[in-house]
Amino acid sequence: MKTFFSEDHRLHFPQAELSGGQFVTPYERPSRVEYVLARLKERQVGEIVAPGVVDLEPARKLLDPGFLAFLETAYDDWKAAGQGGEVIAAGMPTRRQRHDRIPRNIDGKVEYYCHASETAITGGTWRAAQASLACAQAAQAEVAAGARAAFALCRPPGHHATSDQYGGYCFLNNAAIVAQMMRDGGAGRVAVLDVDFHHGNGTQDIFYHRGDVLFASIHGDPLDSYPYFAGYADETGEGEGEGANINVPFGPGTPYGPWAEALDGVIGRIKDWGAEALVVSLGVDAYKDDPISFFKLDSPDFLDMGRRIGRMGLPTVFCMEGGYAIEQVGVNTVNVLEGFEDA
Ligand SMILES: NCCCNCCCCCC(O)(O)C(F)(F)F
Ligand SMILES: [Zn+2]
Repeated sequence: MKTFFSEDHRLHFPQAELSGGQFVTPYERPSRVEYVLARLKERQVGEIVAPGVVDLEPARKLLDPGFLAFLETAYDDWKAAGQGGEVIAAGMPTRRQRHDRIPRNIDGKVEYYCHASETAITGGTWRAAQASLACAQAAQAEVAAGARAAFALCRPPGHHATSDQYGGYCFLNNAAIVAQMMRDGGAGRVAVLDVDFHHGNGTQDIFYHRGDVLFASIHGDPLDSYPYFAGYADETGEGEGEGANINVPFGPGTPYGPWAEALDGVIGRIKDWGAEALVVSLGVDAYKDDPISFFKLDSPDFLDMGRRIGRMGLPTVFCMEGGYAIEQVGVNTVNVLEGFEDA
């Protein structure tokens, strides 16, 4: 299986993340992908290839163009306004304030386009986000050209980014854009399977009213975990999308047994629905020692997870999402890929 990876991920490494009322070294840090790269090479999973130039056209079609324009100039506008540090939203609109007017002031614009203040924009974030998307697009092209699967070692991740908001370490929703490109490439029905510990609220939001892309996620119960305000089982889609959104939340301490049972259930639903292609939002923060998550999967479980996904027999693009037990991120991520190839 080929991996698509760009060194430009290094351009995104904020000085700090707001966590627990303190500024800490961001959990979503460059060393994460270094461990994945090392493990890919150690296990000889396949070629590791730099992507081509990003194609923003599919992003402009799927996402809000104003949001993309914001991301492109946010840092420069922020600094031009005399702001001392990196771009961080100090607040967001209240429940009943109007969202139909976008502030002219960059501080206000940031509050409009951000949904989580732990995520900073730096001078290199826009380039890194584009490079991350380019990896996902290259993986999609590889599968469109006939490969059974491809791995996009995306950094920054994407599944919390909606069509017009960033947050949760995400800026461009790589998995969602790949799903759309699979649709544009002729796949009639595409499924996005999100195995990251955190609910992919962004991907859900983008496809919630659509019946041609199914979103399925197994994740920490939003009552107890980020993103807190999406991911409940009763969110099943709306309109054309009714029935094409599947959420399976679990509480703290959930081990692989029930998690795997949920995966089998979701896989059955995806097959009955008639998916012709698959995008996997591959986060490995369901791992027992992840510092910001609360499931109890162990490293061998990720091999089994990969096998079950591989048995679906669908052309598959894996997009890297989260995973913060840094020393194990490589083993756990590559275990999924190796399990998939074993199937
Ligand atoms: N004190 C720590 C609070 C952390 N709150 C934000 C969690 C973001 C999770 C991001 C992710 O792992 O879902 C992604 F895949 F997008 F990277
Ligand atoms: Zn996560």
